[in-house]
Amino acid sequence: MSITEFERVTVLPMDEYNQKLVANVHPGNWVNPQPVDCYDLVVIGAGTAGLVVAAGAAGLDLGLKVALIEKNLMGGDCLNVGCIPSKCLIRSSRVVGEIWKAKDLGINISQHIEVDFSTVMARLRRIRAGISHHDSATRFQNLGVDVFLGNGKFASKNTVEVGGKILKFKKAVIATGARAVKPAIIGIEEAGYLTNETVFSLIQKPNKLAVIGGGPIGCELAQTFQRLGCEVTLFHNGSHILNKEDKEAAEILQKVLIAEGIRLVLNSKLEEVVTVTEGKRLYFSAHGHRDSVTVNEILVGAGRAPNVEGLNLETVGVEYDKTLGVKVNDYLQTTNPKIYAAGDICMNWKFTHAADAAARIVIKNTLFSPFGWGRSQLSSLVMPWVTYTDPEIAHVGMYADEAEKLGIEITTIKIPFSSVDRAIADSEESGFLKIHHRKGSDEIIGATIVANHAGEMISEITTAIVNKIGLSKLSSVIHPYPTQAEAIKKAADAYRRTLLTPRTKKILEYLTKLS
Ligand SMILES: Cc1cc2nc3c(=O)[nH]c(=O)nc-3n(C[C@H](O)[C@H](O)[C@H](O)COP(=O)(O)OP(=O)(O)OC[C@H]3O[C@@H](n4cnc5c(N)ncnc54)[C@H](O)[C@@H]3O)c2cc1C
Ligand SMILES: NC(=O)c1ccc[n+]([C@@H]2O[C@H](COP(=O)([O-])OP(=O)(O)OC[C@H]3O[C@@H](n4cnc5c(N)ncnc54)[C@H](O)[C@@H]3O)[C@@H](O)[C@H]2O)c1
Repeated sequence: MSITEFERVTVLPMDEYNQKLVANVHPGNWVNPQPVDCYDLVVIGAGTAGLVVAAGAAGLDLGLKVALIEKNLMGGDCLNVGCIPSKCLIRSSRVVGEIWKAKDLGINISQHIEVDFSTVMARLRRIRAGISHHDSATRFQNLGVDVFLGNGKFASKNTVEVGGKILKFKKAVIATGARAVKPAIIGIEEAGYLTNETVFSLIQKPNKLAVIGGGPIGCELAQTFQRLGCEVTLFHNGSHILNKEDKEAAEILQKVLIAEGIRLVLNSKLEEVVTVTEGKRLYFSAHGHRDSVTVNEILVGAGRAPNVEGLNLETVGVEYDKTLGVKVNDYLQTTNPKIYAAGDICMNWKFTHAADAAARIVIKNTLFSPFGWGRSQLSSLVMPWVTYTDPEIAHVGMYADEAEKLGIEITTIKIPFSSVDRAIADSEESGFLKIHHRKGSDEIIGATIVANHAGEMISEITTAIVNKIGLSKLSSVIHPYPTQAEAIKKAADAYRRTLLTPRTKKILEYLTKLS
């Protein structure tokens, strides 16, 4: 192996935890294997999508030859700079949120609470390193996958090049993911900013933090850092945060963020960033006024750009768009029928579980659907998602306006958590459950839950939608009392009550008389 075959990677700070992480997911002493004559599958990118394709194909023990190429850290965004580190920080910050509520619950915290920021960050690094063996190069090698560290790019219609080696393929999968969009703000490059790739490397708390973007990344991390003791200003260019979500749900969270002390600047236009002695000064306008704020750090969470560059996609006839990513059909096939794509590189659903589900479709369609028989379709998936703020916002299926656009008539049942005993006992009454069902039928079309553990509750509704279980059947499912998930039963019961027509009421009255 030549020393130039792949670049060594470091993850700051290179303490014992990050050393362990790197040793698992980008070992510096890795020796790329000698390629076999022809691979059944060559996968570029070892994030969730690539790992699931490779493990799924090789793990079938059918003797399939699979190559997996990763230029940076195996595990991709989710393990290294996404779900896992963010959820570790959220866990610590939830303790602060609980302490803030303690007085209302009759608990006096007499001492000033102190966030030990460096310990919070060390915990993140320890946990991330601790689970990184799942995605390690050695584990995948042991599964029978040829793991190549290095930058992969198409060399011809049926070959990929990595570190000077040529891998011939029958089918290839592009799973190169996405990265943070660079904001077009004068002076921001010179001033410097954090993204999800660097924020989890912080070892010192930025006392004042500006967060750009009120999407899932911005909201989750703005609340987290505010709770961890930073003074956060959140800039969002829309009229309310989480503008892809149910508006009422987003409004509840918005009120919480403001109540917790975040300075929320809506309809903001960031004009310039200037480095001053005190830090980074952001000049902005909002609602017709110009203003500025000076912070120690800026965190950008303003959307994702697909990693389409440098893959030689033109050479292999794979069409793409720099904003939307690689163009795929419903079978996740690109414009080159031998090349497929999965995950953030090609999908609107930018979630780990979506990348995982897409990878399973790719395995089926590339390896087990000769002549296109029995291919799986992306559009057949029922996709839930959760924004892990406090309260969480979980959603599955359609929003009311989406249903309206498609001409689907719906009825919405809303159960406020102020009517759910467990939520009242928990003093967690501000959220709601909304279920949209087809008008005149019990078929569930979509649902949104706003609750502290909404993410744990949404799967019941996803299961119902996937298995075509309507509200009538859900109302016969016994939910333990008292749980917040009882809200789902309440919604189902509310639907059942709408079936009580004057005629059925008369029949019931008659039955009572006879009983
Ligand atoms: C801060 C944050 C929090 C998130 N939280 C959640 C969450 O709670 N729940 C959730 O479901 N989703 C969450 N997500 C989204 C989730 O991380 C992504 O949807 C998921 O990681 C996408 O997986 P992927 O395999 O498509 O891409 P990635 O994980 O981006 O993996 C792509 C891989 O390809 C590699 N690569 C790129 N180009 C090349 C090349 N030319 N050669 C070789 N390798 C290459 C990259 O280095 C990378 O490792 C979060 C994202 C962020 C940023
Ligand atoms: N819990 C989760 O599952 C989770 C958590 C984090 C991220 N993610 C995934 O990552 C993706 C990316 O998240 P994201 O929050 O970066 O993207 P996003 O596109 O969802 O939200 C970014 C927001 O920033 C706003 N914005 C853009 N430029 C701005 C500017 N200059 N000033 C102010 N506001 C600006 C946009 O209007 C947009 O609403 C999400 O779509 C999601 O799929 C998921």
